[in-house]
Amino acid sequence: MAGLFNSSSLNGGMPSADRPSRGTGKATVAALTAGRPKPGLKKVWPQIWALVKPRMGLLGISFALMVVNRACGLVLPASFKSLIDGVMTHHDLKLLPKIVGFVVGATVLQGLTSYLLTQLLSKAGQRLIAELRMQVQSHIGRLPVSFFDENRTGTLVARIMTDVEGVRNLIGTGVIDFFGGVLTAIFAFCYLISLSVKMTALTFCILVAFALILQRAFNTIRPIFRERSKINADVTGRLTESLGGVRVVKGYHAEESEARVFGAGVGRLLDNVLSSIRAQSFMSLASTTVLGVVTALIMYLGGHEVVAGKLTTGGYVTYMAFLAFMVAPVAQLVSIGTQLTEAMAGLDRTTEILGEMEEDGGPERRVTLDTIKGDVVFEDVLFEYEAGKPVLHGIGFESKPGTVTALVGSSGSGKSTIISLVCGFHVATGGRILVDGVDLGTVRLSSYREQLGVVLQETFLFDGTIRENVLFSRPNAGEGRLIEACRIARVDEFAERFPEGYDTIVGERGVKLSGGQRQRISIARAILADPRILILDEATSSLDSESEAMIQGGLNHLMKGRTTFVIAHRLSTIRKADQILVVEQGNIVERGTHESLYALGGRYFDLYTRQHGLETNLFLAPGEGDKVEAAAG
Ligand SMILES: Nc1ncnc2c1ncn2[C@@H]1O[C@H](COP(=O)(O)OP(=O)(O)OP(=O)(O)O)[C@@H](O)[C@H]1O
Repeated sequence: MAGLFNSSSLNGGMPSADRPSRGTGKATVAALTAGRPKPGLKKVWPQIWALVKPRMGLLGISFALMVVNRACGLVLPASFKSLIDGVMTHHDLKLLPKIVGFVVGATVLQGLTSYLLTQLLSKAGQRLIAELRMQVQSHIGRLPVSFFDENRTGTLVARIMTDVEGVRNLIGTGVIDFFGGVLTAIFAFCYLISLSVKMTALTFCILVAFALILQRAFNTIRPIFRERSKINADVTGRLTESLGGVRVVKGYHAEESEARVFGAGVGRLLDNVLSSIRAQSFMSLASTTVLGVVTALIMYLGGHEVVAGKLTTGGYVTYMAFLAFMVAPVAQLVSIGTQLTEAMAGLDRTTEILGEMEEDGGPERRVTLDTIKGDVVFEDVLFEYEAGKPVLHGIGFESKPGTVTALVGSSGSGKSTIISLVCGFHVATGGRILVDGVDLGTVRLSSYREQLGVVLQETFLFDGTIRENVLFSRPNAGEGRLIEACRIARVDEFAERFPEGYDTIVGERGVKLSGGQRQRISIARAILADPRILILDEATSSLDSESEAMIQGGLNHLMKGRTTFVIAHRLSTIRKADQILVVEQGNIVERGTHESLYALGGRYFDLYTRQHGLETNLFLAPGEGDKVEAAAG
């Protein structure tokens, strides 16, 4: 079933390293992010505003706290003048307690406001990250299968977990620090002007020149940051796949080539980081130099002014202290600017994903299905994954409620694609698919999928208990129904032998189950779901006859009374099927029951006789038979 469940939607995000990646003409996240115009403030402003608006109160309070905080921070340097000129030069000791009182009061207030700011903003920033992560994850979960066909699991994980992190700087301390820095610089500038117009004007000119250099440096560094997140997602994506597909990697002894691919990715990441470090260290060199030059100049000019009696010693010391307050924020803008750049780039990608249309998002999907009977009709259905490359050419059939439709045919003939259309994973390019007479293209898929059950040959188990894995399809089902489903699917036989029973942990962290046992869990899951339409992908691998018999029993019970579509490999299933559709190159070339098709002596007869001598119970399409032949030989 190459094309049907190669998405993360039903296999729970399982990476599949051996899966061929095929284009569907849909946008990938990489394509979404690559080559797009850089996310300027104007572009992401609506998203920023959407985040900021509900938090205006919080930001207002934080802003007020920040003003108090910065003003308090200036009390200490401002006190130098009175301390030196008043107390030390004119020996006015009455001033001293006042000065000390002010300084202590201001420092305590500064500490308190700093504490409150961090508490308020850092927590709000983290809450925002959590909210956004949940929003992006649930949105991605509702995107169509074609999106998952085109986007690697690891890349999407990076989108959900990493990209949203940057926004902390928008709501968190980043923005407030930015305004705080600007405000302090303004405070300091006004005070410095009052002390010496000449020296301040000179400093100001140097700082403006420095700001222009910084701006250029930012222009260099911004694309590096954007690129980094893309490389990161690529490397994580490939790593997730190669770890998930470790059996394939080892099976083909591809450890070294995987290591090379990873090494190349890490190398790109390193190059990127090194270039940003180069730019950052240049900026830090530039800011230190500017600070040094300005200080030296002021020292020189200030010294002359003091000697000429135009400036007191206290005024001079205060000037030097305030100077740092004016220069430091400009240098600080370097790191804040970087943070904000990252935040905007992340927000831009997050917004892009949130802008992808959900499966049920289209206005045409307005019909909510009640419980269906399960009558499925294909009317001249055409389908193409990529424009201009048709895969199905006018498929027509009806599956009546409660019947079994078996699809057989060569590999790549289109069986999985037909099933994928039954599931509503893709939309027919032409013709109609009717469920109980309603065009599936108009149905809200959530109401339809509730009535759909799937049992795949590769059973996916979550890392959790047997109970949780069975209840996955109906989390609220009672214990009685759970036990009943497990009994029918013969899960009880092995589950009850574990000391923890149904609470035994299976999956990566827990007990490793056999293929047959996993399939029995998946059958129990489907029995519990009680679907009206059942999709079955029969295992081609031969299970031992005991497991085979157990699984067959469960499947027979499961199929009873449901419209079943099966990509059939077992003769027992095919013989029982109400109709067999023989699919070749996107067309139904024969249809009927086993007896009628066998008697016809056509394609079905060929497929049947070709493998009859090879296996007694497996009905294999050409290509698959070779495997058995080789193994048998
Ligand atoms: N996501 C996809 N994007 C592009 N082409 C696809 C996609 N999935 C399947 N195809 C193509 O559509 C055709 C039918 O594939 P499909 O998976 O339906 O065949 P199948 O009969 O189920 O094969 P198999 O028995 O090997 O699983 C093939 O040519 C395949 O390459």
